[in-house]
Amino acid sequence: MTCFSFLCNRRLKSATKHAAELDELSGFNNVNIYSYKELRIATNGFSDINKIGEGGFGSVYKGKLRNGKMAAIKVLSSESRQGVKEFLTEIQVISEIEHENLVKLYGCCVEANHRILVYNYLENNSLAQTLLGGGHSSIQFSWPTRVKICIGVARGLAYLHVDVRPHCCPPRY
Ligand SMILES: Nc1ncnc2c1ncn2[C@@H]1O[C@H](COP(=O)(O)OP(=O)(O)OP(=O)(O)O)[C@@H](O)[C@H]1O
Repeated sequence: MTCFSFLCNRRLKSATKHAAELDELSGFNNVNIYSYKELRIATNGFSDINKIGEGGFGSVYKGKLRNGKMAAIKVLSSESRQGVKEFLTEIQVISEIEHENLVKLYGCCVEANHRILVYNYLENNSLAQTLLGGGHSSIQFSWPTRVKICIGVARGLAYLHVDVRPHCCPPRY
């Protein structure tokens, strides 16, 4: 009986926490909320065939969303120590980013202990790999194209530094 009520309490607490997270997310503009099921279907069960990379955040999968769009689906690894609060803050900041040189965040999934970010899918793998060579890419950039890419990257960085402010800090005037 005690064990049963303990389990019920835990479920209730986790459901309440989840509802609070979804509540917070619903206040963010431009953020789609995906169910774990949709992302599992999109990536064929997060199959290795669809894995396109591995970053500091965790594994990245290519997937086709229900609306037909291709997406890069980043699954926060269980070893990552990023908490829900940090995850939500990150989403809030990234979701407001709108720049031609920066990848667009479509939305996220916060379900049970799953933390997943869904981005616009960019063709041709990692730009760094293509720029540096190393046999993974068949693309050869000319020097004028490389210069254009560098300027685009610099524009994206400048935008992040100048125009994007974390909400936690008061504006600097
Ligand atoms: N939007 C995307 N479209 C296509 N491929 C992507 C996308 N985002 C990530 N990838 C692939 O997944 C790999 C890992 O990406 P991720 O952003 O997780 O880590 P990173 O870019 O290596 O940097 P960090 O570890 O600092 O986050 C990239 O190198 C790229 O090959």
